[in-house]
Amino acid sequence: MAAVRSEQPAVVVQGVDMDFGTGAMAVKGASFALEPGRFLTILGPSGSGKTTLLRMIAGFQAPTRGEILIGGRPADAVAPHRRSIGMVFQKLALFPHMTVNANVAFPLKMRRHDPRTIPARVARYLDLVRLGGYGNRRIHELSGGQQQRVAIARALVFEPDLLLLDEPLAALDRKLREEMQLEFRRIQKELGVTTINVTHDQREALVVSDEIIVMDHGEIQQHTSPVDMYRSPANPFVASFIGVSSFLEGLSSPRGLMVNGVDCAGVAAGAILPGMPARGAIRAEQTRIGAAAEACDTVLEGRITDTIFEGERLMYFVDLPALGTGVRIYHHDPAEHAPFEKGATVSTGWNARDLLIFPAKDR
Ligand SMILES: Nc1ncnc2c1ncn2[C@@H]1O[C@H](COP(=O)(O)OP(=O)(O)OP(=O)(O)O)[C@@H](O)[C@H]1O
Repeated sequence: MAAVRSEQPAVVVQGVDMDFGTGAMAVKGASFALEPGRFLTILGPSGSGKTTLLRMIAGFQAPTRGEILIGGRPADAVAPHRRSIGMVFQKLALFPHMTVNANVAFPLKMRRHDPRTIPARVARYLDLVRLGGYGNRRIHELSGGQQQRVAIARALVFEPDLLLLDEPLAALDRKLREEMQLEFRRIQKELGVTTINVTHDQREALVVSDEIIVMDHGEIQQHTSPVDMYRSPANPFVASFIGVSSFLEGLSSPRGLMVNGVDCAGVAAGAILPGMPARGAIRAEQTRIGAAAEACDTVLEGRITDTIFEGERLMYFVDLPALGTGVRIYHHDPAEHAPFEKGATVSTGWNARDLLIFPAKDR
């Protein structure tokens, strides 16, 4: 019996809808399975249904339709306080006037662990989140990042089968958030706990996850690895949400995409026949400018309409009169190259493999 259970996915979501009766469904036909030990991030814009899906997995809300299994059992079959699920949310709900030790010990006391084993277990988990020695501090005596780590220790200390994270890093400043993303990854790998994380931060999703689900308007758009999500977006929505892409509208052609009478080199990214209305997506970092553009499969004359200095890179907005539209281009290493001035005429280009062509009906 135990052997059979260990081969089951940790989480199964099957045909799940959530209809709050407001007109648009919050979640529509969601289906996926997650294997034990994996780190999944659910990524999407505000209102896309991420939190609703996570709340159903936590068993806080029953789906209108469909089924959710945790370790092979329906999510709501187990009473909430008996579920083996650790959670960290943006609002931490730590007990502010209690010590760090007392906060982390709380779930163990609730679960009636032997009191003699609790201090050692608490100390082990504080070490794991690099807060060894902080046990006697009170929560309000800690920085935001330290409080976040107490919340992680408290969510993990009872060794749950599943860890659910709902934007736990959203309130932190950028530097601390990026540090904590790496911490999350380290701790999750060390413990091997199956984790589902919700965020609208695409960088976080790429950095921490084994797999990513992108949602829009309550529907799963794509479920794959970070590298595959970046390289092979399923539709223009995913291409625009992960990274910065420019879009070209036209008709598909044997070479790629006919835009305003110009045949642009590209590759089909969906089921598409020549002559069909199509939309090309090209990433800012794969579009070339100046001398680097000259050797590309498609080279066009462009005019710089705006430049934004972003520190480690420049973003150029370049108008392409031949296509009747413009593209955005990242230029890295700006200290190495003389930047192009606004109004300058520049060669602009890309290689065929970098212009992804989707049927125009895809969002
Ligand atoms: N209790 C509720 N009653 C009615 N509608 C709700 C309820 N909870 C969520 N919704 C609606 O369901 C949709 C999805 O909301 P949800 O909170 O899941 O989105 P989200 O992707 O987590 O967004 P955010 O990133 O802003 O938190 C939204 O349109 C929201 O207004």
